[in-house]
Amino acid sequence: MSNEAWSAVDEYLSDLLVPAEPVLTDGLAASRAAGLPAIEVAPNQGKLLMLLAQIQGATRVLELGTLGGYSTTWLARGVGAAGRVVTLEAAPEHAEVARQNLDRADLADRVEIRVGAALTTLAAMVQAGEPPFDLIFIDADKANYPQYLEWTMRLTRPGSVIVADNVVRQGRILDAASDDENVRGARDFLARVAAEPRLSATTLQTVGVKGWDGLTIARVTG
Ligand SMILES: C[S@@+](CC[C@H](N)C(=O)[O-])C[C@H]1O[C@@H](n2cnc3c(N)ncnc32)[C@H](O)[C@@H]1O
Repeated sequence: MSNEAWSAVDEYLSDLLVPAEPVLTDGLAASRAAGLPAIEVAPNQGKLLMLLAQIQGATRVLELGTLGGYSTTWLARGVGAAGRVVTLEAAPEHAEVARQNLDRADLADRVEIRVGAALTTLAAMVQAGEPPFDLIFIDADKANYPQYLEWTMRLTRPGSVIVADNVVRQGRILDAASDDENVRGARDFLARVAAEPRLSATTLQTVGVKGWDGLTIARVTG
């Protein structure tokens, strides 16, 4: 099946099950107007994040990579009014747009944006004894995914769920000799997930409006 056909089905399913909402489309428009790249998760993936948070009964969610707060919005919906999302973002200008978008969605009180390089913030969180998170979504720079796995594991408990986006790289993860740091990051991340005895994981390929990629979902077992 061609990519166009996959995308058409993706759009059909999104229109059916995740119909456009002004609060979300306005947020995306504000992100574009502010010059942020269009690299958010697709609507059906955003809703998947919300559903995973709800299925997990998550009240504490950690996100790596905020951008304009699109996936953050879905996660904040997922944790409910009493829940909290901590989201890490390196670019202050992205964090500012995200703040405005979360305000527009009336979700700002559930979300804390911590600005800075995620590796530095994660180390500080571990050092400070941050309580474990129920769900962690990794979606920042791909080259650091292996390190993100190591640090976020230290912020989990048995039963926590870790989700990581963009781990298939248009199929380029098959190239063991790749010199692309994003491919190398994804390959190393997947190898570590596979080798980690405290994780039970799978990876689903995603093909649609955002192109060919994949999502790892892992549960901390011990
Ligand atoms: C793919 S975008 C996140 C998309 C967002 N999760 C969504 O779906 O709406 C990646 C974000 O990670 C941020 N980022 C890149 N490197 C980072 C780092 N070292 N630490 C924290 N954030 C980083 C980028 O500035 C960008 O906003």
